[in-house]
Amino acid sequence: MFRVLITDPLSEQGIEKLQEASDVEVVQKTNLTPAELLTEVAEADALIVRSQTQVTAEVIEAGSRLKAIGRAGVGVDNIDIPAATARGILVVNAPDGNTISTAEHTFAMLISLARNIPQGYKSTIQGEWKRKAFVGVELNNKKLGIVGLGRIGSELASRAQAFHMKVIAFDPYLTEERAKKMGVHKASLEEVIQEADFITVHTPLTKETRHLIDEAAFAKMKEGVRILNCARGGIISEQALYDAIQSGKVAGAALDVFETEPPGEHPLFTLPQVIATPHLGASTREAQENVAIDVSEEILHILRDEPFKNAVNLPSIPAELQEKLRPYQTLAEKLGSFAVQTTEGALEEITVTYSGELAELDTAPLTRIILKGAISHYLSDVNDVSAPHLAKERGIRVTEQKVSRSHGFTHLIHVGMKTDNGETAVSGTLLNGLGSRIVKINDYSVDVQPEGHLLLVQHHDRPGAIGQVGSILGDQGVNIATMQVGRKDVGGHAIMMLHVDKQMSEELLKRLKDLEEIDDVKAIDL
Ligand SMILES: NC(=O)c1ccc[n+]([C@@H]2O[C@H](COP(=O)([O-])OP(=O)(O)OC[C@H]3O[C@@H](n4cnc5c(N)ncnc54)[C@H](O)[C@@H]3O)[C@@H](O)[C@H]2O)c1
Ligand SMILES: O=C(O)CC[C@@H](O)C(=O)O
Repeated sequence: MFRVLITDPLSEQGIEKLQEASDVEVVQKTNLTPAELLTEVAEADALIVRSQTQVTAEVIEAGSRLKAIGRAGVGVDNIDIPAATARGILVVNAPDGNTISTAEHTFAMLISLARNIPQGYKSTIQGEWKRKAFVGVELNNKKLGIVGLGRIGSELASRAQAFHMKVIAFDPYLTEERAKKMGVHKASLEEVIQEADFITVHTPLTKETRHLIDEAAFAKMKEGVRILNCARGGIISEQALYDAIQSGKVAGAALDVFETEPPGEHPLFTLPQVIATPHLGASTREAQENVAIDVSEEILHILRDEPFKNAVNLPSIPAELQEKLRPYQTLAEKLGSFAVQTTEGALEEITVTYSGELAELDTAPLTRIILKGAISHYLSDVNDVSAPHLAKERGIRVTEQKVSRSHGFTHLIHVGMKTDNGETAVSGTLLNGLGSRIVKINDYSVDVQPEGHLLLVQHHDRPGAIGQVGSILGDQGVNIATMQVGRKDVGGHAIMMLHVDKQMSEELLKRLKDLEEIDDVKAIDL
């Protein structure tokens, strides 16, 4: 039974999805104190939040059973992603469900800002009739500058075009072709800042976007520019915005988000040019249902080890690619594990080469599994989320290569490992109907099923060497299930690859290593 803890208000439809699952126990506890959250999370297999719960490194540490954290919404700035990644916890969000609602909210703010609707409403219901005080501007023919043309920015662009606005946008990932298709002028940040009549930001809040719109940016803007932020507080400097409104440079601002939420009695609210909503972008019945259902389904998939799509700390893998890579996953993990067990010393570099049919695919997910196979040998609780992070943290260089030639196999995965004490390599393939096979160890061709207890012996190709190994194993009651021998030259270096029926003791390995004809012995458990 999986325990799913929900700590922020979530739409009933999402909760029902979880409650309908026979393998899930749903615990919904909102408004927890930080101490209560630490206690509750310790028992949970998954945690679902919106934006209120702060999922700090401490919370993640306390969640010793946590497999996944789900965010019912887009922004994950309330979740310590590096801490989750380091612990191998998947973080998933629901990026599509509230796009339309947030774009519509931004558009509502745009019209309200242009026509002073909130100010006019407030004055009118107070009994005033100030028609001259609230003269606005048309949107028609005005330039809308969008910073961040992603999901919400794009939806906003098409709505603005319907109102005959000219849309210019800055987004470092925007191609000329996509901009053209959308009828948007691809601009630099500088151009947006200098030319737009309305500027709206739709980026995530990151190191790069924090105070992207600052005092220097305001100084370059058109007189009477209007500013919107329905993305994240902090993308626009609130102090700089306050000063720019005070100086008359900015005619008005519409804000749904704030540097600190709730903002309390903010100085910006003393300015009549500022209109505000309490982070309402995604607050529609439709958006909340969508994100709650999406995140609940994702959490169920993760808990059940089924394919999922919206992981924030793992690149998403298209379903079609997942299907193509699935058969190779076991082979990949076994190769990583096998290779690392043949090494000695500190791991410095892992090179994975895919050839044949595999060279045509995006094999990054398989490389993560190979890393998991390798790193699990040293550390517990490694998965394909944490493996690349743990490798990097330990200074292990990881390189992926593709070659078309696959030495007579339809495909081949070659894993090379370099340590401070030498190099080793192993290649494997999937044999039609027969499963995974290791087909090469260093320069020796073999045909080994990567399973169970294996013994890799490097020896001199001399009469009696194989017999000596066999008799020592026999003496110790170790049964040999299969054995293969490979050599390059008669009388030169050779290897023996044995499947044995039980794990070998250190003492037994030492006895084998002490034999004159033996160079090295490695016990490998897969
Ligand atoms: N107010 C709300 O209730 C609400 C609701 C949903 C989303 N949001 C927020 O809206 C923002 C946008 O959401 P989205 O779903 O459109 O995200 P998205 O990922 O689809 O789009 C973000 C875009 O910003 C661009 N970008 C990143 N760094 C940039 C930079 N330095 N300069 C310019 N562009 C940059 C990206 O390339 C991307 O195209 C996020 O901050 C999200 O958290 C707010
Ligand atoms: O949960 C909310 O209502 C806020 C959602 C929004 O900010 C998001 O990033 O998806």
